[in-house]
Amino acid sequence: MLEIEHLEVRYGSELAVTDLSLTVGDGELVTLVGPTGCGKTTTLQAVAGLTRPTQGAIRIGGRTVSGERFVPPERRQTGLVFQSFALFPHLTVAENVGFRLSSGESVDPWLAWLGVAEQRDAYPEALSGGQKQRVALARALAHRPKLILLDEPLSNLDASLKDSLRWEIRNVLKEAGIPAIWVTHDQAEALSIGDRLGVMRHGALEQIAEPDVCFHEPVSRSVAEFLGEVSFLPAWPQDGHLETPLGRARSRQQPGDGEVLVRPDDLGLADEGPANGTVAWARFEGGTRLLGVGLDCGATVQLRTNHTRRHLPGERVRVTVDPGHALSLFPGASEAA
Ligand SMILES: Nc1ncnc2c1ncn2[C@@H]1O[C@H](COP(=O)(O)OP(=O)(O)OP(=O)(O)O)[C@@H](O)[C@H]1O
Repeated sequence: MLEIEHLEVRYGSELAVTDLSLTVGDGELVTLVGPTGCGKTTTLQAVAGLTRPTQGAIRIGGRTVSGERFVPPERRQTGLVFQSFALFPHLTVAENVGFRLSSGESVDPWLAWLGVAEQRDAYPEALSGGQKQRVALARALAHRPKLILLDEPLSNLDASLKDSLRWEIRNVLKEAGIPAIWVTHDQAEALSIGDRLGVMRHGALEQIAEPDVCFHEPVSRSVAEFLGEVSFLPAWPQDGHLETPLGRARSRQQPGDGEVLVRPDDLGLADEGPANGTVAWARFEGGTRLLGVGLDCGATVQLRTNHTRRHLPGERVRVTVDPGHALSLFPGASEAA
């Protein structure tokens, strides 16, 4: 288990992380996302012992490693997997994984587990990016760490490899039962593989919750916007319900004046009834199309249709709201509005 309490890290006068508290349970995988410069890497480095916090305490497996005392990185029993593969170029795969392992301990089970047994005697330069990250993870796991920290481990890989490798790595971490923090820029990655997702902003953890809670019940507009395409619809209370220009909606909060968050999959197009908007743009995505529609009320929304429906800019359409769940209401109007 990892426990971070009121972590603060300053670089000179710059506050990189502020009052961050987070517990990662045994076997839990927490993904951390946020805009560039929000403090994700600094948080990992503080946990790894590569950066000295200015305030707060960190405990790994119940042992204080930062706070009342400072334990150096090599004595924290923490495995690190970073974006730059960081393998020793002059050592083979087996030697990389076995580096500083107690003598006599075989690396072969780790190589087999990560699917790089055939590359055992190869040097890193002969490996693909995906193989390098498998070796890096095998090396981290071989030291039987109490915690694994992954900083953008897939960002140097191409899209199709990323998709499969993220699941492989997740499965290995889950099987090993080791708690992990995985920093990523990729919202889809963070939403899909994390048991919980933390969204950082300006050095602070703005929200930490199960991914679908962060997605459907974001605590702020910035969390909502960071986790995918969003539109905001004007909303107001009427007869105890919440009304929008697209009709009545259910909201998580008491009906009031403000805007409801709608994502493309909360909206649809009706074949019947009067038009209430004009298609502004259409983007083909493969199996789906994303449309931007300027509603007659002045708001612009994005919605997704099946690729078989083709709508051209300028076309009049009828947008409906049918999320199948209560919507999040934010008081006041957005800055954009
Ligand atoms: N060694 C350093 N010295 C001074 N300032 C630093 C140092 N490392 C990071 N910073 C600053 O601290 C803040 C947080 O940086 P950090 O790298 O943790 O952000 P990040 O969320 O990981 O960003 P990215 O997504 O771009 O990797 C930034 O404003 C950055 O400029």
